[in-house]
Order: sequence, then structure tokens, then C-alpha cells
Amino acid sequence: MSPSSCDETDSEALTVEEALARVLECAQPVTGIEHVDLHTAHGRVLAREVTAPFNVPPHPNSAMDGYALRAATLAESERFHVVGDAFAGHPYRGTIGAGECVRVMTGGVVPLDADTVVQQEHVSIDGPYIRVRIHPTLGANIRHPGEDLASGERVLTSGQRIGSAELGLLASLGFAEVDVHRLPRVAYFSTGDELRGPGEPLGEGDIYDSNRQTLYGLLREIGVQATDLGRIPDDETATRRVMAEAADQADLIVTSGGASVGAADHVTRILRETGQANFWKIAMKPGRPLNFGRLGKALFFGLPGNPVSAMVTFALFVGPALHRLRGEAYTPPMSLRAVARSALRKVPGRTDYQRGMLTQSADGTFEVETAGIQASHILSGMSRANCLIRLPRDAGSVEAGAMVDIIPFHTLFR
Ligand SMILES: Nc1nc2c(c(=O)[nH]1)N[C@H]1C(S)=C(S)[C@@H](COP(=O)(O)OP(=O)(O)OC[C@H]3O[C@@H](n4cnc5c(N)ncnc54)[C@H](O)[C@@H]3O)O[C@H]1N2
Ligand code: MOO
Repeated sequence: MSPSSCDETDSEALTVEEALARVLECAQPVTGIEHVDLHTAHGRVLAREVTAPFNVPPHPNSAMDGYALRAATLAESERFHVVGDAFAGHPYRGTIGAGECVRVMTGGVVPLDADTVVQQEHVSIDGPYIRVRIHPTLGANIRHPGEDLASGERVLTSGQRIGSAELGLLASLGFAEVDVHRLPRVAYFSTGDELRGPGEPLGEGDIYDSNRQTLYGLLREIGVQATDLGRIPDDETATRRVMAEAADQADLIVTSGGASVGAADHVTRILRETGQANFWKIAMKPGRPLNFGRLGKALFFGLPGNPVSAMVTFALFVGPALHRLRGEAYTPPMSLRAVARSALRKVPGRTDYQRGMLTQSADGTFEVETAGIQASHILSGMSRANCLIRLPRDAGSVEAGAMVDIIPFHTLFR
């Protein structure tokens, strides 16, 4: 971790980009490599590059069900004698002479002395013979060794996340196990005297704790190991205990609530005393206050308590940090341009991340409509929405019909 970013004291308003750069600077991959089977490797990040130990496909094989022959003999022969079969997994081991062919199935090995496959729809069958009605070009319908992966070629790089295609690639190369980075361990808890759990009666001024469920979902979507340390009341002893427990086990700690002014908040004070605490005001909406620091060996994110602010700051800062921690390079979420179908109110000074409903019209145009009231306690808007509408910091309100920047949720929460 660079002392310049993590040890600093409270700062003036940062831009989103500045805050993210500081977070990424402090987020280093966790140490530890695990050798795991392919199922366990799904969703994990490769710790070493993978090269192809042999060609894929390993042998010349047919792309069609048909007949393998030598193209030059097409001019000489009226008909071809079918001298054998080459089914997938069952090669033909004989030779092919002039006027001869081998019946071959898709994926079947093309015999050595054949150079062309004529697909079965282009021949007529005449007992043990075929007549080729439509002549193929030389080399037609043959898939060559190494066309997908050449022996020695780099197939996957260190730092690459293993998705479904990668699992298939590894399997196609005969790998049963791979080296992946250890998963970062995350601990999270929510704070606030007003918070109640399901089944508990709500007293006056109480609310149910929603952020902890949202955090559970967000962490699960990212695919890290997360421990729920519960709901912590505004009590010094309880807060010290949970923070020590979190620091003991986690590479990253996320909390919700008490991020704004901070002075009266136990988390903030204890973080200041026992770790490093920075209270950032970020020029963004929602999610202006963010408490970022370190507790023990763990990165610490104190997210704002407002549910929408918690989700947006998680997506913009915690998600990227977790990608880094698990050994991946950070790639910004993809954005696209869409026509605003409703006017969007905005005051210059903070980058707005408004909740929007993105659709694509019949002619392919992306269109976005506001998901309703844009306040940081309106969690229902987050549920109606499928994207964030990013409005630049210095921009004012947007009229209906203007083009705006969209970040689809599936590129953000991943
Ligand atoms: N004087 C100031 N007040 C506030 C400022 C400020 O700069 N100066 N910033 C505002 C902004 S912006 C935000 S965002 C919030 C951040 O609040 P905190 O992080 O300190 O969080 P709390 O005050 O604890 O809670 C805010 C809000 O969220 C509700 N909440 C908290 N935890 C949960 C939970 N687990 N599940 C559901 N809802 C939760 C809480 O009841 C409050 O309504 O501060 C502004 N104020
Ligand atoms: O972070 Mo706050 O959401 O701007 O209300």
C-alpha cells in the first residue's frame, strides 16, 4: 500500500476518478496460490499463464457429414467407391486410391491421403458408390490441426478470470487442475441503533436493516468469500469487538452507516485510533461521503448508510478493489450512449449516477427513462432500474431527447 494514499488525512472533495485511483493504488492482489480442480476454478482468477501443450484440434477432421476424397480425382472419376467409415473417435486406418472415398462424420479424422470433404447433400448414393453432384473446392470442409490453439501458444494469461469458455478451453487442453489466486476474504457489518432484523418488531424510529442483505448479494455476485458479522448497535464495546474480529480474518472490510460526518460514530473513531482512516467527500451523487482506510491488514470501506449510496459506492469503489485483490486487472465498466426519454434534473458540481431504465427500440436505438425519484433512500428505484445514467460533474439538467452516458448494471455489478 502506498502511504501517500492510505495514510492521508481528511481531504477536500475528490473526483470519482481521483478516489478510484487512490483505492486501486492501495488494493494489491492477496498472496497465496491454490491448485484447484476445474469446477472450483470457475469464477476464480488464474495465477499463471496457460500454454497449449498440443494442437487443438489435434488432427485434421471433417466439418461436415460427407465423404473424404482427393479433389484431383474428381475430374477422373464418375463415381467413387466408399471403402470405409471415419466416425468421430473411430478413424479409418486404410488408404484411399483413385476412384475411392471414405464416409466421414463431423469431427471424424480425415484420412491422410484425402484432401477434401464433399458434404453428403452434394452426392447421390448408388449402392456402395457415390456420385458427386456438386464439386467442392480443394480443401473444403476440413478443420486443420492447431487452428483453434497451436501447440506452445499462450491460451490464457495470469490475472484472467475463468469463465465458462475458459473452463472449456482448459478441458480441451486436457487440464484437470489449474493454479488460481486465493479468494480475498471479506467481512461486512452494518451499524446503527435504528436497525432491526427480520421478525423483530419495529419501534418508533426503527427500520429494518436492508444494506446487509444488499451487501450479501453484491459480494456473492462478485464471487468472493464473505462473512456477515451482523448488525452492530452504536455501542463502543460492541463496535471494538466486531472491528477486531473483522481485522483478524479479512482482506477487506465493508460497513454501512456512519460515513458522513463521522465524529459521533464509533467505527470512525476506532478506525482512526487503530488503523488509518480517510473521510472522503467525493464529488458524486449519491455517495458523497466514503470512509476509506485500513484496519490491520485489511482495506476498509465505510459506505454511506443510505441504501442507494451504499450500492453505488460499492459498485464504483469496492468492486474494483475486490477485482484487484483477487488478482485481476481493473477494467472500467462498459458504458453506452442512449437517448434520454425523460428530462433529468441535475445541479452542477457532482457527477450524478441516476437510476435509469434502459431499453432498445426496434431500430436499435438505446433509450433511457428515469427510474423515478432520484434520492439516496429510494431503494425501490434501484430495483426498477437496470442501469446508471452518468451525468458529468459540471453538467446541469438534461432535456428529453439529449444523449446521455449509460452504465448497464450487468457491466457494473460483476
Ligand atoms: N450534516 C450532514 N449530514 C449529512 C451529510 C453531510 O455531509 N453533512 N451527508 C449526507 C449524505 S450525502 C449521506 S449519503 C448520508 C450518509 O450517512 P451515514 O453514512 O452517516 O449513515 P447514517 O447516518 O447512519 O444513515 C443514513 C441513512 O441510511 C439509513 N441506513 C443506515 N444503515 C442502514 C441499513 N443497514 N439499512 C437500511 N438503511 C440504513 C439510515 O437510517 C439513514 O436514514 O448522510 C447525509 N447527512
Ligand atoms: O451520499 Mo448521499 O447519497 O449523496 O445522500
